[in-house]
Amino acid sequence: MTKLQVAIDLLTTADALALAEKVAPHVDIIELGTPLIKSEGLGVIRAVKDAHPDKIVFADLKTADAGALEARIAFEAGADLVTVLGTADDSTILGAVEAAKEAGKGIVVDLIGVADKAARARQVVDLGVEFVEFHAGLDEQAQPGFSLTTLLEAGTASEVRFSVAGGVNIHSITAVKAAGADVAVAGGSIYGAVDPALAAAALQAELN
Ligand SMILES: O=C(CO)[C@H](O)[C@H](O)COP(=O)(O)O
Repeated sequence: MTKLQVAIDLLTTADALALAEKVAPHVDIIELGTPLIKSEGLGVIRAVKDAHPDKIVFADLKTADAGALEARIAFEAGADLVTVLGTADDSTILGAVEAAKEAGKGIVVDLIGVADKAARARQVVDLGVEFVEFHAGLDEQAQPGFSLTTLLEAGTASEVRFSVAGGVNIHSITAVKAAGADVAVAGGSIYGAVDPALAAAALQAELN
């Protein structure tokens, strides 16, 4: 079954906790977005994990260097999954994987900016990561003519465990499921909705 991950790209711990409270019954994974962690620090990870100990808490660090160190401090703060960039050196990913093994947790590689995503996905899975995120970032989504289709095709072709992020919404979520994604990531379509709980519930219903 495809899991649902909410990406919280808000800027304060209070707003993140309020959103998490509303949507937690409808999601499997709660992601603390990169801008949120940069704005509030690692304390936001602890706050959300303490409030939702039953949920998988995903710290979107997008680590580019010092993989072991950055992963370790996020795990110590309560994260269950931490992201490292697919453009990082293999040694950075391996360091983060080592830290994850020590903590009994996992690393997700974010393929944002990677040209041949399917090939890199297979490489990093061999390095021991939990799964791979086929991701079109917010800036890429804003380009004219952006479509999720290429991302989904690459995910399917990779034949690894993967998530999809790139403006996933109620119109695209069935295609994400059909592509075989293990996780559908939705940020703006949940936190930007008038009723985030309703939006998350509608996405969840499409995945069941
Ligand atoms: O990591 C991110 C941006 O770099 C976002 O969290 C991710 O793209 C999901 O949000 P959205 O559904 O709004 O695209």
